Amino acid sequence: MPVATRSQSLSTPEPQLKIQGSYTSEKVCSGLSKPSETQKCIDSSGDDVSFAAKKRLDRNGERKMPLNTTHPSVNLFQTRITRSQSHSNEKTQVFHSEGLAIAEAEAGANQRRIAMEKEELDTPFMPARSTGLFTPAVMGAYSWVKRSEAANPNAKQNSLVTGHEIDPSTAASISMRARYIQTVGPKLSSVPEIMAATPKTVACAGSLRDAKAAGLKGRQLNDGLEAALSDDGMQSGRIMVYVRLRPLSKMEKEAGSRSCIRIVNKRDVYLTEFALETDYLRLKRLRGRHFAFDAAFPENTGQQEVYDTSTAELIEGVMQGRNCSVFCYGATGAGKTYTMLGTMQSPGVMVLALKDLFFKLKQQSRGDDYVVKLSYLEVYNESVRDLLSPGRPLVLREDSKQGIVAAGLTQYQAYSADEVMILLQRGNQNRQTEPTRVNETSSRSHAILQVVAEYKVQQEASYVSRVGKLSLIDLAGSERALATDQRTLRSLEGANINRSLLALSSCINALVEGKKHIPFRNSKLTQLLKDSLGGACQTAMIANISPSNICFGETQNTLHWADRAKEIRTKVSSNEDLQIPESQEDQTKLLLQMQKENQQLRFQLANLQQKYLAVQSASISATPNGLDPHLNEPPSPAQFLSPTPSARLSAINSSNSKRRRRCTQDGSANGDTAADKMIKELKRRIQVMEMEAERVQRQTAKREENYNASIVTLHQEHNVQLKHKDDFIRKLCERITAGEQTIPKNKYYKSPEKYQNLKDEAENIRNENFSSTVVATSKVAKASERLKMLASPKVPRNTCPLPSSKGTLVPASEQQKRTVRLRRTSTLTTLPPITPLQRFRSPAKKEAATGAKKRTFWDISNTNSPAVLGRVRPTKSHLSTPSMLLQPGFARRLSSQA
Ligand SMILES: Nc1ncnc2c1ncn2[C@@H]1O[C@H](COP(=O)(O)OP(=O)(O)OP(=O)(O)O)[C@@H](O)[C@H]1O
Repeated sequence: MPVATRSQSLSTPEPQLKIQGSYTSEKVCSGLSKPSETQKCIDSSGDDVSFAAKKRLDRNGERKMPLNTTHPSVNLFQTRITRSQSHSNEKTQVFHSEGLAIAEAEAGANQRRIAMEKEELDTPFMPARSTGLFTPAVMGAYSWVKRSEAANPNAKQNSLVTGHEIDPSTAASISMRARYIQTVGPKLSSVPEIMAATPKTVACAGSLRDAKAAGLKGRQLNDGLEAALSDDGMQSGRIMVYVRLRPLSKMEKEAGSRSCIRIVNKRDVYLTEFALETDYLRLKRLRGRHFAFDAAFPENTGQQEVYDTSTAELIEGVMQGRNCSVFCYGATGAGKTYTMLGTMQSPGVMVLALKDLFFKLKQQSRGDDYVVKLSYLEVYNESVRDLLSPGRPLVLREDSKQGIVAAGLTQYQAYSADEVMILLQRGNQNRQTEPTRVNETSSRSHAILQVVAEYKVQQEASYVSRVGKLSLIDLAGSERALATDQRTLRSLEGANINRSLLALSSCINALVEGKKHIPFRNSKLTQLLKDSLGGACQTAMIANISPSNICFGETQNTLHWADRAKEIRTKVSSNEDLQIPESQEDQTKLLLQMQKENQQLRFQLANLQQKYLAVQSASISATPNGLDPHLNEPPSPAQFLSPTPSARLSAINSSNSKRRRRCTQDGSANGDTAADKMIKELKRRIQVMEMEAERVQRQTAKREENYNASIVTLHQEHNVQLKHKDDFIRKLCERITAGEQTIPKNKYYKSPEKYQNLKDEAENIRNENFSSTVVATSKVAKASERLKMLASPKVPRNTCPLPSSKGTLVPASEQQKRTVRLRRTSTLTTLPPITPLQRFRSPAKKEAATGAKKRTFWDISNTNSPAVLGRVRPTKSHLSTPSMLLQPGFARRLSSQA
């Protein structure tokens, strides 16, 4: 039996093994031989580990590697780790000491690489492509370059696409970076901890994403080119997005904050979150992101440079008659107002833009033939205010021509930049600014300066009038409640600001995702920005960020939304040019022509409206509404445009018959079920209508009852009044008769006053009675009239309503019978056969008809009053010698006798 003679201790990570048997230690250690089947391997603790040892020896033996040496891959990793560590340390040191120099060196290297890439693109591209060296991004960029060159051969060196001038070097740089990342990226990603150790490596990690971004960009560029090549008269462009970094403020420096932003190549923004050296947990979870924008301005960039890069191009747009807008976006205290307004020493974008605009207007327009209109408004706590003439909040209205407008906003005309500056200053004094803990002069509102330039430019022989609009927007900054640490009004302002900015971000999201509905109506701000974001407008966005690591969250947020906004597409179009002829005669001709055209268009519009109404009414009358949506389909417009009315009529008829036919066809096609459904629906409708009719009838009956009751009361009142009247007359007659009897005839001549008094009294009574009778009779007449009206429209021709019928319809003959019966039985409620009015008038009419002499009131009263005739016992004198007072013409006779 072989016995273990020696034991071999192996270097870590191998455990100490004792080989039992005749196997030599050298062979085992070198891994060139295997222990025999009979040998055992025992570790230092005495356990049998033969199986594991064998397996390991097998592996080493296959690879012919000595056991006591590290595996080459481990070695490789170890060297890499050491090298990377030393490299990163070195880099970190260099970065901290000579950050600027590195940035410059990088910039130089990049330029060189770009030049190389350009060469490469031009010559050995095809073989490289065939070896699969290039990513799809590179391919995309290359094809884009080529197509752009083909589209615009003259712009090979300078510009490619008309919408956005991106030169070949940019495209080349994208492709170069994509390729570089493709080869380097995988290696870097395998050691993420090392990568995260310095900003440089974070930048590399960001580059991985950049590769994707480059791919995306390639696609976008392709899209851009295609859109530019499509000849629809509109240039499709996207919002240009710029980022501006402000320097660390004194307060931030004192608080010991560090910069978490690095801008490379004036377009790449690297955001890194620094962990505290003692924060071991977070050391490994370092966050970082990379963004690429149209331009990024480091902290030392001047106002003029920001203006030249971002806004100067828009002024050119205004001079082409376009709508342009530029807005600043960012967290509170990030430098938006500084960028937009600036200071007296270094004026901002607004001031520089207006100066530039006036300069260009003077240069390009005909003489001084231009007008600049200016308005300035703010959105404070969701209400719109005029900053140039403060007053009541303004209402936003949507105008088909001008888009969203604030009704009642004052527009000032300015003829020089100085005038504009005065207005701007005035407006800023009215703007809401308050100190917060983050910013001493924090803007609490969104401010919008709108400049409309109307001018004429020469184009060949004639002058062209143009209107360009420029909107300069300074948004209020988003803020955390804790950051401003304000209560009451400040917190309310903050909440409103955040709400409107949230609405803005949801609009950006919807626009980027290409949704149909964009929620512009969610806030006043988004309503006002509707044109800038989604309309025919050339727009630039400047995202302001703070470098402080304290504001990491806000900065990340701003960069995220700015990055999203890059993908928004707008339609850039010129406002319609109007050619104005030179001579006055031609101008008058043009004016007349336009007036005529205008009139014709109005006429056409009126015609079309009329036709539309006709179609609507025809479709409503032809079909039961809502049963079939196809049935409301109007006839074709071509039919309606036919000149003859008969043709138009036939169009309507044919469309109606078509509908009917379709209705029947549908019924047969869908079988009985459709027909049943229709019948059920119709039955249901009929039921509803019957119920409605019943309800109306009940209402009518109730009203009739009420009116009848009121008529009866009126009759009673009237009868009482008549009775009073008769009593008075009777008394008067008695008194007169008594007077006649007591006073001899000749005494009349001696007491004319008494006679006159009596006469006046009689006259008064007459008047009183007359007016009361007239009022009463008119009331009765009105009531009967209303009753008639109430009853008549609901009644079929052969029926008429009966007051006591309680809503049921009775034939006319039956009605007449009932009325007669009622008259006979009831004395109080019976309607008089002749209405009081008729009663008052009828005798006179009868007299007039028979040619008799017209009677006086007294004659009528005596004739008609049953009280006088019935109740008063006629005296002798009354019968034989009628009273002289009652004799017509008595007064006349008296005076003639006198
Ligand atoms: N690029 C810059 N250079 C120098 N100072 C700057 C710069 N940007 C901003 N500042 C300073 O930072 C401070 C805050 O700037 P500003 O008021 O413009 O911030 P804001 O974004 O408008 O804030 P808010 O939204 O609260 O109004 C100001 O004192 C301003 O002078």
